[in-house]
Amino acid sequence: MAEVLERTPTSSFVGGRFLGGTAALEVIDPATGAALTRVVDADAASVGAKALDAACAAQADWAATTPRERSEILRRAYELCHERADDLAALMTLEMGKPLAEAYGEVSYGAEFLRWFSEEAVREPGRFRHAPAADHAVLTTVRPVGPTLLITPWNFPLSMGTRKIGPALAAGCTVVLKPAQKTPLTSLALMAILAEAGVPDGVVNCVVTSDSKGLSSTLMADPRLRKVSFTGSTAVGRTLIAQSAEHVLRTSMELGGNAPFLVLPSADVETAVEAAMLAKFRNNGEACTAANRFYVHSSVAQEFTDRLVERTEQLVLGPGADPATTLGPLIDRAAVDSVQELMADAVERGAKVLTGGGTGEGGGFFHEATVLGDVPRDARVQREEIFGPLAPITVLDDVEEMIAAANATEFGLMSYVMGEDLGEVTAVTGRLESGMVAVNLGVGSDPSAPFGGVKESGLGREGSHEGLAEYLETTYVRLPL
Ligand SMILES: NC(=O)c1ccc[n+]([C@@H]2O[C@H](COP(=O)([O-])OP(=O)(O)OC[C@H]3O[C@@H](n4cnc5c(N)ncnc54)[C@H](O)[C@@H]3O)[C@@H](O)[C@H]2O)c1
Ligand SMILES: O=CCCC(=O)O
Repeated sequence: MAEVLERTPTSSFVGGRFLGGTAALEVIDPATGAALTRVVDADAASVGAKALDAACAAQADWAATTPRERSEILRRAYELCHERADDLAALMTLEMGKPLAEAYGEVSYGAEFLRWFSEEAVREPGRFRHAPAADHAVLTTVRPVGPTLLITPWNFPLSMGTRKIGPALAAGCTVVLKPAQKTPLTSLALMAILAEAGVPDGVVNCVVTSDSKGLSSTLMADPRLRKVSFTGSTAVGRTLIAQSAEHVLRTSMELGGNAPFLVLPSADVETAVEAAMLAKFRNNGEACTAANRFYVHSSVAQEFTDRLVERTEQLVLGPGADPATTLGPLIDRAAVDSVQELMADAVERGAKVLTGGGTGEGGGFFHEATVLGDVPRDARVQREEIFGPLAPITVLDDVEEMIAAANATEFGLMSYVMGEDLGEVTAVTGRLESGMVAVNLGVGSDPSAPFGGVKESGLGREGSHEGLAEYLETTYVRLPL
């Protein structure tokens, strides 16, 4: 699998070429804790400025391409992602740690944003209508927002990029992508794919740097930049929203989550447990949508808990590249320590470790799949995003109390509701303060659906028709009749 590293570019991509330079920034293998390879650490100010220059120089011509031309380039990029699935999946497993089967799943998921937006590109919205008095007409059209900064996290190295690049390019915007410094390789491989698919020089640029603050400050201080689209923590999102005020930038913010997982009295326990396994342990528990708090009705609590523990014990912890592995390492040592601290806090307040709890041996960043029972409402896990394989269960006697507990957070990204009584389920989903809800399922992500949060989980939506609108300005022309 490691041969893929020899084929993967190691420097920033600006104006249609990889810049080269001395590769000094280590990319760490989470399965061993050792350096996997090195990439060039771009100077945020100078390379950032060059990337924005390239994006600005390409903007007018890219906006002038026909929707069909943009669509066909995106479609070709989608096909190339599938042709290069082995490389993309291997890179994600190597640099991020997820099990290889899940990495292949992300290739499909990530590529699908390119296909979806290749189809959306040719369905640009617009309308013509008479004013109410029929004394004039209103022609409403859209145009691309303009050069955009895209900032992505490490947990989904391909799809968090394509979820932004797909709609931006479909709308006619040029971009500068800043991937997380922990996982730059997948993004660099994607740059080669986009160039091969026919994306003109300067339309997509990618700056790999350890100075993320320097890069965003450089670009956001330049009035030519018109938008920032960020996926990452709420803390960083807040800073970027404040910075975006200077030049009144359009912003899209996909931020942190704290998903409640409600098991209602009418739940089918087997269905609920299978959904819980996905919602909690997919992507090693490192997903913004991961179930963070399990609120289980007392009438089904024992059966649900026993079965969840049983299924959790079947997970195989190991390096993502091992085909037997179903739970990979976390991204770094700090992530392991953070899960341990949250667990210790809950245990100190009365929670019980029902299975797991340990960390792995050796240099890798392993944490066992863990289930906690009797987790009190004042434990830190009730308020803080875990980002690891820890499932805290709290048993409640009343559905009203479950809804109140679910909403008792500043976050509002994803929620899960398990129940077979449709009336009860829809009464609950309608009251959850959440941008997305999955019913009797453990995954809500879908390129054709609007992904995003309410409250402090973000602004705007990605995927679906809404995803394209994030990169379009609406303008109108008043016409005489
Ligand atoms: N809502 C979503 O769709 C979604 C998806 C994935 C991850 N997330 C969230 O992301 C977080 C985990 O990812 P992370 O640890 O990479 O988040 P993070 O906020 O630390 O980093 C995200 C990106 O922002 C960059 N960054 C960090 N500080 C910056 C600054 N001051 N200015 C500009 N850029 C900066 C990082 O280099 C990285 O590229 C979790 O909170 C998770 O819930 C949200
Ligand atoms: O981490 C958040 C993104 C999760 C997803 O898109 O499924």
